[in-house]
Amino acid sequence: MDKITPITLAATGCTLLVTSVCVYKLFFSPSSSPSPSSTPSEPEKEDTRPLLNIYFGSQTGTAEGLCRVIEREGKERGFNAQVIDLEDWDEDSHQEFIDKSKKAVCNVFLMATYGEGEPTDNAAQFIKLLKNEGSDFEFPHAVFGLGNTQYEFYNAMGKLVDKKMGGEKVVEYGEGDDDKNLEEDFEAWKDGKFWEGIGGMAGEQQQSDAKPENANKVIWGDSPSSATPNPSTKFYFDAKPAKITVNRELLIDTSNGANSTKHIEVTLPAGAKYNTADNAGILPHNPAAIVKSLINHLGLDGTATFTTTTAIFPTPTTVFTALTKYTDLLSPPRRSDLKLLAKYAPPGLSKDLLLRLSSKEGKSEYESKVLLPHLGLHSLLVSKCPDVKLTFEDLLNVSPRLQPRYYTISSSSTVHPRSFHMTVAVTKGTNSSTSEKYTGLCSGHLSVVKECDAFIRESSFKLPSDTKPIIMIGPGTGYAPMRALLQERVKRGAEGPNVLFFGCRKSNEDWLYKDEMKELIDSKGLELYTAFSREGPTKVYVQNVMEKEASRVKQLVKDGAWVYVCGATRMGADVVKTLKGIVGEKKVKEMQEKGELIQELWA
Ligand SMILES: Cc1cc2nc3c(=O)[nH]c(=O)nc-3n(C[C@H](O)[C@H](O)[C@H](O)COP(=O)(O)O)c2cc1C
Repeated sequence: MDKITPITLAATGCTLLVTSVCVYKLFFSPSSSPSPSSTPSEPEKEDTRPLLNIYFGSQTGTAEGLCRVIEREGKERGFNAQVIDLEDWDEDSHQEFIDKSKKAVCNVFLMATYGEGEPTDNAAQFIKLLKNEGSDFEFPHAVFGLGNTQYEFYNAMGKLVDKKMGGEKVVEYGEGDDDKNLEEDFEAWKDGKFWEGIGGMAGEQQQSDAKPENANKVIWGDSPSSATPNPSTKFYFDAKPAKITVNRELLIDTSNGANSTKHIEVTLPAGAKYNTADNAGILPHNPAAIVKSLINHLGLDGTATFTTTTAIFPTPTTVFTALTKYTDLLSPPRRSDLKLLAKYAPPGLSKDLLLRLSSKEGKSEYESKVLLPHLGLHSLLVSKCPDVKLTFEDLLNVSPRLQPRYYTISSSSTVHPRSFHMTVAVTKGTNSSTSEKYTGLCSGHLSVVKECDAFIRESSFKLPSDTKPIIMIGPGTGYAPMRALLQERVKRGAEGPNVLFFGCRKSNEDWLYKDEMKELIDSKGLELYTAFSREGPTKVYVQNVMEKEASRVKQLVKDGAWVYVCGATRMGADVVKTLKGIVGEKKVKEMQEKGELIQELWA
């Protein structure tokens, strides 16, 4: 292994402290897959296999999960494959990462795009360095971008890394579209271009049916963990219990089949602060019945306490807590996860099914049996493949981590310094494939609990000076940040006009915060334009009303208005198109560049 020895460290003198931290992170961080056989007192054997570094920029774990697939297959093909979190690549560790990357036969970058064409949180430092120090990045590489065509800046980060990176392009750039089938795009790139491009650099692929060595070990007992928190699951360590003090229905009438939208007020966890319209990250919990049934099925002791060798979540904790808070038991596993699970199945029907579902030929069966019925790991293990035998340690190593859900805070921190508000649409529906009723994991959890695990994340919402107008386009729960901005503007006594385009189905059905809006119109001069899509003979949306009010919008933009858009990506695209039609494409581009057009959209 290309290790920095203690002698090298001593020689670096004054940078010892910083260097040793970086060395720890580079070689012993959970994501860098240290050799499981090594112990600190034993000198490590030199790893002679060709080094394959696999870096990820990931927000919700997809890129990280796909890196693990390359890692597993890379090891089978004789590479020293190591997954590395880009969070670790910062100014202090830059030179070490450059050196490490130069030693590899290939450096693979799996880059997701977030915000409006921005990097994921864990890749922000790396992207900054790449933009500033482009010339340092001279090493063999391959880039795959993860994005969604519903966003204006499709795969901006994948494209940027591919463009800026110097050195040999071992494999042509590839990208995946989450609006269609990202895993399929990835597999086509991996099995085609990628392994074709670098496969020859190692020996023949050793297809093995053996269970992989668990990278993360479970240590039973309640001794405190000494491992550094894993950067890619930092949110588990940041989240703190927070009391829910208000939880009330916002919909006026739910008799027409409308679901439920809740106004939720949460006391800020001790020591936490937020800025107006920041994001609240909430950790959902798996329902207790699901957790208990898996514990029974696998014959585990839910009360047993343990620590892990790599700190993927806070420990010591119990088996029950780990399966409730940190393990995704309900999302459909990826095909690559099924292939991995097959290694734990004895020969027979379950193994055959898992191998078939994970194969190229089994694609449509995977769609109909896993994706459409939304078959999670829990149902797969308990009902479909009951003979797959996993120990608790195996389960932790094969299951994806439960991801936080983000809500734009609908309160001003100046008006409510000790609490934050959320506007939560409770997802409910019937599974078209199984006819079973379901409720969204996080929204369902929030709508019933008295306490939640929460943390704060910065958002892109900022206000201009008080004299400037603001135009807010926020239909449905997209009104959340606008409510926060309005509270802040009113508190400040901002004299610039506050103009809101709000939309919903019917004025007497799902007009959120109707009374509050009316009060803002009456006493605080809010200029409100509404679009009720199901009230007239034709459907009317916010962009149609903007078009109707084009001269007002034009004047406001001329007066220096900042524009805010929040809601679904399709609505966002229509609004930006309408805005371009009103003030011109050049002006919209200029506003985007100056940060005067702020969008927070979800697909
Ligand atoms: C809030 C949000 C913003 C996003 N912005 C973009 C974007 O600007 N461009 C893009 O191509 N994809 C965008 N995406 C899609 C993600 O990049 C895509 O779903 C990716 O697979 C996520 O990978 P990850 O799970 O590793 O973070 C966005 C997704 C979300 C939830």
